Amino acid sequence: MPDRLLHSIKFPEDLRKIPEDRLPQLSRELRDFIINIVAVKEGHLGASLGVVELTIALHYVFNTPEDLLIWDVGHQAYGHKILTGRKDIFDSNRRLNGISGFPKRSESEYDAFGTGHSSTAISAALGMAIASQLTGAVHRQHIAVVGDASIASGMAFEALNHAGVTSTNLLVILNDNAIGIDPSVGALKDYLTKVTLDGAPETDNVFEALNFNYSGPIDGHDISKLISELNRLKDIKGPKLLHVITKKGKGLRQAEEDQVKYHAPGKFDAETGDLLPKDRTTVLPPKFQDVFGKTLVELAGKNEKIVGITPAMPTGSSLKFMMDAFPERAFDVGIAEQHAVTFAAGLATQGLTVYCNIYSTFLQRAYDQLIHDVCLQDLPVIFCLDRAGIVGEDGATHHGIFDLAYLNCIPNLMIFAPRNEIELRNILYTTQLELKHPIAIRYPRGRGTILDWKVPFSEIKMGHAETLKSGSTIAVLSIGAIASNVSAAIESLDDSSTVGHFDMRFLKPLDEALLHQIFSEYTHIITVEDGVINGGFGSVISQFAVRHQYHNKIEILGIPDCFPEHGTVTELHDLAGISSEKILKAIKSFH
Ligand SMILES: Cc1ncc(C[n+]2csc(CCOP(=O)(O)OP(=O)(O)O)c2C)c(N)n1
Ligand SMILES: CC(=O)[C@@H](O)[C@H](O)COP(=O)(O)O
Ligand SMILES: [Mg+2]
Repeated sequence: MPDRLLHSIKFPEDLRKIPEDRLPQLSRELRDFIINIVAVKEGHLGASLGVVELTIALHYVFNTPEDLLIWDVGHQAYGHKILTGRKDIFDSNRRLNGISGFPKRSESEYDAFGTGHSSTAISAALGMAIASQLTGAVHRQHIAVVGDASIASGMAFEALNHAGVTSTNLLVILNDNAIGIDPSVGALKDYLTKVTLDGAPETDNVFEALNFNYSGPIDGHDISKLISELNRLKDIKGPKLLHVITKKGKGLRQAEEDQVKYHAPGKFDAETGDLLPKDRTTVLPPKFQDVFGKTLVELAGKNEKIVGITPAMPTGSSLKFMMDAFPERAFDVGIAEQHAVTFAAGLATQGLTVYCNIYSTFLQRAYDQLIHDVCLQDLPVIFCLDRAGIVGEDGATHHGIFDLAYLNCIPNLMIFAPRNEIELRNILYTTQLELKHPIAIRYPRGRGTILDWKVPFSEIKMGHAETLKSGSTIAVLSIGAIASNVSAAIESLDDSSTVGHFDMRFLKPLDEALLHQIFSEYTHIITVEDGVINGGFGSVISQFAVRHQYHNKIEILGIPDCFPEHGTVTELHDLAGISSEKILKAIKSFH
C-alpha cells in the first residue's frame, strides 16, 4: 500500500506511535496525499509541501491539542489538517460546506487560532502563553509557525517586542524559505539570507537582541534533526525562536522551480506536476488585475509622476508589470499594509501621483493610516482595492465585502466601483489628470466581461452615474461589476419594459441629481451590491431617501449580517441573494 503509514493515522496520537525512523516514509506519503488532492481540487500548494517534515515533527514532539499550535496565514496547514482528523474530508477543502483552506477554531480543537491574514500568530500565541501562566497551566507549550515574509510585518515585530520581556513558554518557529507569494523583500530578508549562508551569527542576532533564545538555522527537511531540536527546546524556559530553512514546493519539481506559480497553481497533473493546459480555443476577457497592471504601465510611460505600491502582492495585483517596466517607480514593500498606506501618503505630499494597490480585505489592517494619514490630510492617493466583494474559495478571511461600508464614513474620500474593464481603465486615466482628493477604486477578483477593453482613454466625470436601461416602475440601482448579474436578470424577463437599471458608479460623491429623478419616476427601488448591507450602498441610498422624504419601496440586496464561508463565487452570490436568479426573484416580487 503506497500510504500504509498515513493510512494508520487519524489523529496525532496515532502518529506518535510510529517509530521515528519511519517518519521520512510518512513524509513522502503525506506529500503525495497533498499533491494528489490539490492537483484536482485546487488550493494552496507550495507552502504546505514545504512544511511536511515540520508538521510531522511538531505533532510528534508536542502534545497537541493540549499544547497550542498556530499556523501564521494558515495556507501551509494542509498537512496539519490531514494529521488532525480531517484526512477523509480533505477533498472538500475550500468547497461549499467543506473544510476551510485555513485553520479555523470551529472546525477542529487542533486549530488553536483562526488565521488567513498574515503575521498574527506570535501575538495570539503570546496571549495564550500569558493566559496559561495566569491560569496555572505551567507545562503547556505555545508554538507559532511564521514565514519569512510574514515575520517582517509590523504586527509580528510588535509581538516579538512584547514577548521578549516575558518568561512565557513561547516557541516561534521561523519557517524561512526566502519567499512569500513573490520573492521576499527588504532588509530583514537580506539579514536572514546572510544568516542562512553564514550560519548562526555569534553576535548581533536580531532575535537574541529581542531577548529570544535563538537556535538554528537548521534544515527543515531533516526530520530527525527537527525532532531532536524541538525536544531540546521543550525544556527551555522563556521565549525561543527556532530558525528553520525549508524549500517552498518541496517534493514536486515544478513547484520547487516555479515557486510563484505553484503557490496556488490551479489544476495540474499529479504525476508529472505539469499545469493542465488552458483551453486556447476560447478567448476570455481579461482579469481586472491585469487591466490595472497594464493600464498603469501605459499611463506611467507618459506621466513620470506616477508611482505604484503593493504590499507583497506584485503578481496578484499585477503591479509586477510596472515593477518590470519602471522598477524605480514601483514598490513592493512586503507584508506591510500599514506602511504601504502611510508611505503612499508621504509620496503624495511631494506631488507624486500614487497608485496604492491593496486587496480590499488587507486594507482592513491599515484603516487608521487611511483615515489619519491620508484622508484627514486630504492627500490625493489613489487606492486600487483588488479582490473586492466575494472572492470565492479563500472564504471568510478573504472576502472583500466590508470596504464600501468602512470607506463610506471617511470624509474627503471618493469611492468608485467600475462596472467593467473599460471603466477601470478610464478611472485610472482620470485619476492621474488632476486629482484633488483621495479616491478608492474597488474591483473584483477574476475576469471582466469585455474582450476589446483596450480602447482610447476617456475621462470619467466625478460623481456621475450611468443609466444603463430606462424603465417605468422598478429601478434597480447597482454599484460595480455586480451590474452584470442585474443585466442578466433583467434580460431574462419576458417583458422588462417597466424595469430600469442604473449603475451608480460612485458611492461618494453620490449622483444626487439622478437619484432625485429615479425616486420621482419609479415607485420601487432595488439596490444591489457585492458587499455588506449594513452601512453599504443600500444604506446610503436609504439615507438619501429618508433625507429627502421619499417614500418609495426599497429593497436592499447584498451580503447579510454574517461572514460568508468558502465556495465558488456563483454559489456564494446565490446564497447571499445577489445571483442573477435571486435578483430576478426580487424584481418579480415587485412586478
Ligand atoms: C495581511 C496579509 N497580507 C497579505 C497576505 C497575502 N499573503 C498570503 S501568504 C503570503 C506570503 C507569506 O509568505 P511567508 O510568510 O514567507 O510564508 P510562505 O508562503 O513562504 O510559507 C502573502 C503575502 C495575507 N494573507 N495577509
Ligand atoms: C493565502 C493568501 O492570503 C493568498 O495566497 C491569497 O489566497 C491570494 O489570493 P488570490 O488567489 O486572490 O491572489
Ligand atoms: Mg516564505
